[in-house]
Amino acid sequence: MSSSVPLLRAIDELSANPEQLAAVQESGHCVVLAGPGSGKTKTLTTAMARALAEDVADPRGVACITYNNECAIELETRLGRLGVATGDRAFMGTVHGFALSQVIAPYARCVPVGLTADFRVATRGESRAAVETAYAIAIGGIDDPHRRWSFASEKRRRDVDRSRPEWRGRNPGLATFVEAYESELRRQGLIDFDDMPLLAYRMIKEHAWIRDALRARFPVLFVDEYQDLGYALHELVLLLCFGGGIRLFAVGDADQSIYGFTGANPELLESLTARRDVRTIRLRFNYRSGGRIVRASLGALGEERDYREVAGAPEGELTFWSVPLGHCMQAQAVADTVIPKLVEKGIALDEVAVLYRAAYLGDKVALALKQAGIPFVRTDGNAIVRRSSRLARFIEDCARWVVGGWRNAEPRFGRLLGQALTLVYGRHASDHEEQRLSDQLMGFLQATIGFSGSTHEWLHRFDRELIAGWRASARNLEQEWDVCAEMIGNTDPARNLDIPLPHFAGRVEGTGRVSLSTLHSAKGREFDAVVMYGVNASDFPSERDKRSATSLREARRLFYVGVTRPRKELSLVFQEHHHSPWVIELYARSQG
Ligand SMILES: Nc1ncnc2c1ncn2[C@@H]1O[C@H](COP(=O)(O)OP(=O)(O)OP(=O)(O)O)[C@@H](O)[C@H]1O
Repeated sequence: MSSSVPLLRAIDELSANPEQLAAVQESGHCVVLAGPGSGKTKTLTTAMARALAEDVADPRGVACITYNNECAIELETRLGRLGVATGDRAFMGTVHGFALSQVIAPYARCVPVGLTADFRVATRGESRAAVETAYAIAIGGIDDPHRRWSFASEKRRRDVDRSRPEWRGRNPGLATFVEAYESELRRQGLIDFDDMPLLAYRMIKEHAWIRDALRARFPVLFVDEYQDLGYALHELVLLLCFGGGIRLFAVGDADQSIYGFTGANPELLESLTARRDVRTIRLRFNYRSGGRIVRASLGALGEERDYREVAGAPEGELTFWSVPLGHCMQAQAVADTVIPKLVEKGIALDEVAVLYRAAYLGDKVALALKQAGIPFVRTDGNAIVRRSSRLARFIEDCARWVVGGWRNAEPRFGRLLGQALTLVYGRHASDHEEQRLSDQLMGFLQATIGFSGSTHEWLHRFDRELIAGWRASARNLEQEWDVCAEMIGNTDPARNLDIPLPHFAGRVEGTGRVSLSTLHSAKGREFDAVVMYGVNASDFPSERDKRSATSLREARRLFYVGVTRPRKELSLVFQEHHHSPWVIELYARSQG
């Protein structure tokens, strides 16, 4: 086995930082704990590429679990730069994807877990109906079943191992409700999203041979963003790594834990560091941001940490924009003043991100930018392209190919075909299937080169000419074909949402696109300039955040995640005399 030139270069780059290098070379269980911009992801991808090149012999491979598909796609891109293509030797995906494709799909028919051979994933409507049926059977009464279900599903996510006394000992009524719900789903040959890691856990726990099979395939397990992954992943890690002989390499930052509402708990990450069989490595340098931004971020967090910028890094700029009125006027100021000022300073549009708390605020910024003629790409829940959807990203890539035409042929057709094969057939397709898919895809792309209609019309054709057939022949369990219909809805000309295809494809001559993102979706990303919009007293924290100490703490961490995204410029936009109290702390800390 030999290391590729890009990998050797990456290891060389890390060698000036002894902690990063030690992590990459570690051969036992290793947890890297570090703040924003400290190179956690860079260390993880380098360690993964090194393991594949030097420790793990072909055909064995490594698995990497991360929070969502968006993070998985980002990791794939970074690994691609290190010469590692994902495929049979490297699984990269969410804990749900891992559970479904690596445990349930291959082994469920060999063990009694109550799944039919043709089980499928329930739609939202089917899940809701099952909740109502289960409520009538297990609880009864006139309360709202869905309200009670929110408590039951929290218990379901938390008490992963049902053989422990807590399952029946704590809230037995909720346990019965969960069991009735699951039986109702199984009766219809269905599983839901939360079932995936739970079933995988049960299968691995009850059948040691499945654990052995996984170890044979993936002797090393990488976990990114550990603090956001919740109890099911943690229990799987305990079982596979500390009970099943798989080596663990995990990275995370408890200060960036922002998914408490899905069951994440930053203490799970910390509990790993207390183990004697785990080497904990802490990184201290922030390679991303200048000293002023690093200090400001500690004010944003409201706690002391010994993080430092690297020697010689430029200080970075902080600017505060106070606007007379609320969100709409603040959005206008972002479009008319803040972004043009950044451009004057020489920052490219595609290096600017506008961050906000919720997608409806993104609508206001999007409208203001549209009116100002500033191109943008959204990565929030109201975006045309759902960034966490592989299908949506594939469609966007096809649009880029079509708009670029033969001359650009970018992305390469081979890459598009690889994406399509994964979407339709999962990992394995026969030669005949590959040939047929290749013909269909090339036929469609060729036929729409130079397409003069709008994005909406092109998406309609995509849906009709490709998706309809693929939906019928697909073997991939994680199907998301409805995403294309969703994109058609998101470009509805009747609601003035349609845009020219080159805009959708990100091919607008001479300009990049500003990124519009919720704070949650901005996690793990970095930009030269970040504009935080709507930093008002009523938004940071909101009334809802103030309901409990835990939610207040999480809101503050969310603010911290936003403040730690820029390399050079952080701009905060808020209403005059109504700024968030955290802005004062941030400013005060940035000065000293
Ligand atoms: N040793 C290093 N030398 C130079 N640059 C580095 C080094 N380590 C990391 N970087 C750079 O620092 C930036 C942040 O790295 P990375 O995204 O891996 O950090 P992170 O810890 O995952 O951040 P976050 O938690 O904020 O998402 C990247 O641009 C990366 O290339």
